[in-house]
Amino acid sequence: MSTTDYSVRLTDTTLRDGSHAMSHRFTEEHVRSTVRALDDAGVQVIEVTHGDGLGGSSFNYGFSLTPELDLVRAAVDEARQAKIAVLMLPGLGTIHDLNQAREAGASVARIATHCTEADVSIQHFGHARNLGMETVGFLMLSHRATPEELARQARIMADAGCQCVYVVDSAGALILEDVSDRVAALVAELGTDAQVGFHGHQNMSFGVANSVFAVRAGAKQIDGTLVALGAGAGNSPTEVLAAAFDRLDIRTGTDVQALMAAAEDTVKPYITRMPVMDRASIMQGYAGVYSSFLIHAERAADRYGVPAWKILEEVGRAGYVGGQEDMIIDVAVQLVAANT
Ligand SMILES: CC[C@H](O)CC(=O)C(=O)O
Ligand SMILES: [Mn+2]
Repeated sequence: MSTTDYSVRLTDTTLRDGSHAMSHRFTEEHVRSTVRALDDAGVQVIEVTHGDGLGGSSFNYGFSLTPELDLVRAAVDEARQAKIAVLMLPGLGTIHDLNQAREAGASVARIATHCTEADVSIQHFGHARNLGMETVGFLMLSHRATPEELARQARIMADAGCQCVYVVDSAGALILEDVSDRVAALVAELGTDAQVGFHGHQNMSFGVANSVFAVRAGAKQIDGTLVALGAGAGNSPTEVLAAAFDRLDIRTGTDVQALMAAAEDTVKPYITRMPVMDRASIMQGYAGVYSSFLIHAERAADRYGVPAWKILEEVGRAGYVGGQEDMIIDVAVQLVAANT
């Protein structure tokens, strides 16, 4: 028995972050079987959206096989107790998209911004609350801001109506105290005004350990995906989070065995590309590159004949952020020019 009493809510984002790894090819049946398994296992929040959020289905980010609102409707139809969440990046998705997601039955709005640009989310939080939705804020690429700066950004979100602000390790670049320092700064700033959450990636294999550090620093909501299906080397695996948390007396209210079965029997069979820690994805963590850039870098690597890890190393050096996917091509072209 631990001396501190911890309990956290797990949010599973297999059907959103996993969309990157699936090249946005989820079918309604994938969604139904995954929601059923997660819901039966007691996961309370399940995120379903294009990998880049509402409105992400596009030439730039990759078209969805199935319209995302159909996937949201299927998820809502299957869930007996879980809330269905949608992600949106202001500018990519619009208030209109949020309205439609709400009509489709989504009840949690997760609004994501670059970690120093929380102000672009203000009207979206207000709107989501007016729609009666629970709200979560995503401070992406959190390694790019100090704990103090991140706390200031979290305050902007909380004042706008956000009920839980996440430290989002989009690049899988944070290591242990990097996470707990940031989470603790947000907890100190927000007090009882909003909860704090953590979303990890596995690029340097710290997703689960970082989540434990987050919980011990006061995080109340933790993200994961089954089989780690997600951008880059994938996310903190939900089934491992549940098992490790159970061993550490961190209560999640989930059935560990059922989550292991969901990963093995429901999700693994449909994965078209297993998340791996290879040279390219490790480089993403090491150089601090947005995990969803991996697929774009691999495509540029094929097209221009330069290694993906090298492109990503340069992207990290240049400091590009989400929305600058087109610069990946530019970097590849420059690498080719430098080698000829
Ligand atoms: C495009 C949104 C992004 O994938 C959100 C996220 O999961 C992250 O930043 O890690
Ligand atoms: Mn992610």
